Amino acid sequence: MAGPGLALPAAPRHEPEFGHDALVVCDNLVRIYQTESVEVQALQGLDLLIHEGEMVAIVGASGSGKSTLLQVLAGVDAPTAGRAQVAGHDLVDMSRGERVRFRRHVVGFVRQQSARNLVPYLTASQMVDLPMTIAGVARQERRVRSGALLESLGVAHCAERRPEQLSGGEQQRVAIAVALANRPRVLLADEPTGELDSETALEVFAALRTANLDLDTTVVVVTHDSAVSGQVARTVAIRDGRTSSEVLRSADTAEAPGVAEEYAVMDRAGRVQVPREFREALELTRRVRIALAPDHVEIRSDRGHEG
Ligand SMILES: Nc1ncnc2c1ncn2[C@@H]1O[C@H](COP(=O)(O)OP(=O)(O)OP(=O)(O)O)[C@@H](O)[C@H]1O
Repeated sequence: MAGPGLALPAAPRHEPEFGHDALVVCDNLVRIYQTESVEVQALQGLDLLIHEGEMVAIVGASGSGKSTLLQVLAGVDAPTAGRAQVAGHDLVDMSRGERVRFRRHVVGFVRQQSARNLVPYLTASQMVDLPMTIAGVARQERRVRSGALLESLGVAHCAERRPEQLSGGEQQRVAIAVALANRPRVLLADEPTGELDSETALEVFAALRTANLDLDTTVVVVTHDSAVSGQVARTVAIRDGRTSSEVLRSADTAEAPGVAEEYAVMDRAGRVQVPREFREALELTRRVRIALAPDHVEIRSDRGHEG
């Protein structure tokens, strides 16, 4: 398959394990839901690596598997097959006790419906205090941490208010503070701006950014909101339970706005999904010719050799 005269580099003898330097590793992840009559493959061999310090948006059509992925990474749901790791914790082989510790210390989770993130009869500062109390953090430290968190997320004025006394955006920012109380390595947010108007959504997004940049938390946010996905450096699209494409954005500079570039994702077996419009434009069907050029790979139609 190589073009003439091109020498292929020798494969390294000992390749490091896939994702050895990543904070979040999904390797051929599969999650099958079995209901009475049907089997739903929510994740169908998903590969994804996220490195420490990243802020990543996950997008995709309804039913593509985004929430399932987040539930697996949160340690709420167990994968059917494949490998899932967060900060070195193996989510496939985890005892009940380890799962409880993992959910308490390693990940923070924010849901779409703010009411489900909060306790109706507690004030914001009591809610932020609660996970720390359960984790055995000393009272003085709890007080300092809770005050600092509410302050940095812009909701210090809400400290003594209960959820019903907060706006939707304030509720979600308090929910982010609660999720960050035990200083998790990863903050997972599932459509955190889904119920908010666009202006309030931006405030919540700013709080996620604060968690990422100022509080050194890696952030993974599932969103339908293009205002959110349009502002992160990396957006991963999921289609049919697999990662299908990524958009990487360079940061804005004083001279020029950042540039967004879309990439197809190649899995570990070398499979790439060729976009449908490319396939249709060149009538690429079941069999294609593939050749190595000096700096790219060519895919050509096999017209004339159908069979
Ligand atoms: N507990 C469950 N039992 C059975 N099927 C499920 C369950 N949870 C999810 N599914 C199915 O798995 C697939 C993926 O669902 P998932 O909620 O992960 O998608 P999603 O991309 O988050 O969708 P949305 O954007 O609508 O929230 C869907 O077909 C869904 O119906």
